[in-house]
Amino acid sequence: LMSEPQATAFAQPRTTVRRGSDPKQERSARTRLRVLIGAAELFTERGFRHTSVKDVADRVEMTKGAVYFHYPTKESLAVAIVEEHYGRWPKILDEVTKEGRGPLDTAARMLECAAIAFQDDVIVQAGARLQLERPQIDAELPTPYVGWVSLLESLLTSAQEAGELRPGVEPGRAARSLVSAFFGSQHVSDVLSGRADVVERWRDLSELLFRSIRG
Ligand SMILES: CCC[C@@H]1OCC(CO)=C1C(=O)O
Repeated sequence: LMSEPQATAFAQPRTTVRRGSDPKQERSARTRLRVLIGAAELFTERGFRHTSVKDVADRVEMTKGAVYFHYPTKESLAVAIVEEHYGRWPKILDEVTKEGRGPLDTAARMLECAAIAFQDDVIVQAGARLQLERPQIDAELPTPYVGWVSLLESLLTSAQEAGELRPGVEPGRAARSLVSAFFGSQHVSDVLSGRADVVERWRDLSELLFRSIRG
C-alpha cells in the first residue's frame, strides 16, 4: 500500500528499549525514559526556560548527578523529548496500516490517532511546546512539521493513484494544508482547554477537510 519512505519521515528516538538487550542496558533505558517523562511533565507545565535539571531530578526522585549521567544538559533532554515525540508516528502508522484502510482513510485515521496522542501523551505535549520554544533552546531540534507533510503527501499521492481524491486536488498542497490545520486546531485546544477537547475539535475540522478532498 505504501512504500517504506513514509516511516522514515520522522526523526528516530534513541531511547527505545531494545528487546533482548542485557538487563543492565534495559534498566538504563528504563531510567532514561523515566527521566524523559519527568522532564516532559515539567516542560509541558512550565516551559523550557523555567525548568532546571534540578527540578527534573526532584520530579523523578533522582539525584542531579544521576540525571546528568543520562542527559548532560537541559538541551539534551529537550532534543531527546522532541525526537521521542516524532518517533511515535511511525509506530502509529504501522498499527493503522495493519487495519487495511485505503490511503485516504489511513491518512485521516493517522491524524485522529495524533490528536489522541496530543490529548494523552505528555511526551507529545512536551515535544509540541519545545518546538514552539525553539528560539530559546540552544540545540539542534528536528525541523517541525516536515515529517508530517512528507507522510501525508505520500498517503495522498497513493490516494490519488487509487482514485480516492477529487480531481484537481494536489497531494503536496493538500498535505501542507492538513498539517497547518491540525497544528492550529491542537494549539487552539491547548490554549483554551489544555487540550481537553483536542480530539473533538480535530474530528470537526477533519470532517470538513477530508470531505473537501475526497473523490
Ligand atoms: C500534524 C501537524 C504538525 C504537528 O503538530 C504539532 C507539532 C509540533 O511542532 C507538529 C510537528 O512538528 O509535526
